[in-house]
Amino acid sequence: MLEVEGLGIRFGGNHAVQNVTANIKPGKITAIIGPNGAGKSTFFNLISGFYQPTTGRIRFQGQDITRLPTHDVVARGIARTFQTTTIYKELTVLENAMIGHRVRTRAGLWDALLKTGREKRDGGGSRDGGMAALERVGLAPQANLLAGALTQEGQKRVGIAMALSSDPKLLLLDEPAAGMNPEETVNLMALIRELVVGGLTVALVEHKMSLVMGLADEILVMHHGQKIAEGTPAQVSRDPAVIEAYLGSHAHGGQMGEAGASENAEASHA
Ligand SMILES: Nc1ncnc2c1ncn2[C@@H]1O[C@H](COP(=O)(O)OP(=O)(O)OP(=O)(O)O)[C@@H](O)[C@H]1O
Repeated sequence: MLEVEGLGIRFGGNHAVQNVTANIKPGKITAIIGPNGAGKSTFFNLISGFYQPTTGRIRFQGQDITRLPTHDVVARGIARTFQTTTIYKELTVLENAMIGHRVRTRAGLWDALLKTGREKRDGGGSRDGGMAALERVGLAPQANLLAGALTQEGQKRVGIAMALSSDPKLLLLDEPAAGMNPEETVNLMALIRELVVGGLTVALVEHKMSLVMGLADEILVMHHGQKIAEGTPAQVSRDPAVIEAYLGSHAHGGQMGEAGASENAEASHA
């Protein structure tokens, strides 16, 4: 579904992402893991058009999207959430979801300001699209509450609904379980699985190994900006280069080698 080839970006002398070649397969959950500073978020920023790569190419469903601006990437079917919750707490849950939908509609900022006919037509569409997204994340009953009044888990779901309301084919989740307790993490995993069963492809960056090992079909491991391994959870957790990267980076290294022991372990932020 998504192919990156020789992808790289440099900030001054720092190769944040370097020569990464990888595939994200349709209908699967791909986790991108690696120690702090490995380049995972930068990789997401490249795929989603937030950063322009210094080298390499990105193809989505066979089409080159390497230099497309973010709104064009979203329009092609890639949406993302962010590491920190970026919802509008003073707006309702539905209004938040509608913001995501607008990216797909033709009514831009000027139309919205001038209240043109197209804006009036698209307004209804945004509402329907927003509600459909809320249904998918189980928040339809809370549509008219202020987003800030929801629990941490609820606010995460709002963030996911915002991304879903642009009706993406590929959803990128940046540390979806950050700040969540174990019960909320399990709920989130169930939601992600449901979305994939419904036809979505998911790629996520996550430090919580319980989530990664329990959810991912494929794992891509980054270290110092480079891809050092890829495969199933069982394959990467046995990979010597991966174990070495984690051992070298964490006081409590070794979780990668012990799938059972990793249940509630955080592979990072140790
Ligand atoms: N906009 C930027 N300008 C300069 N350097 C950056 C920028 N974004 C990221 N970097 C650098 O790129 C490297 C990779 O950072 P990145 O945030 O992608 O890592 P990460 O794997 O997501 O880390 P973490 O797990 O801590 O979130 C780091 O050295 C970081 O300082």
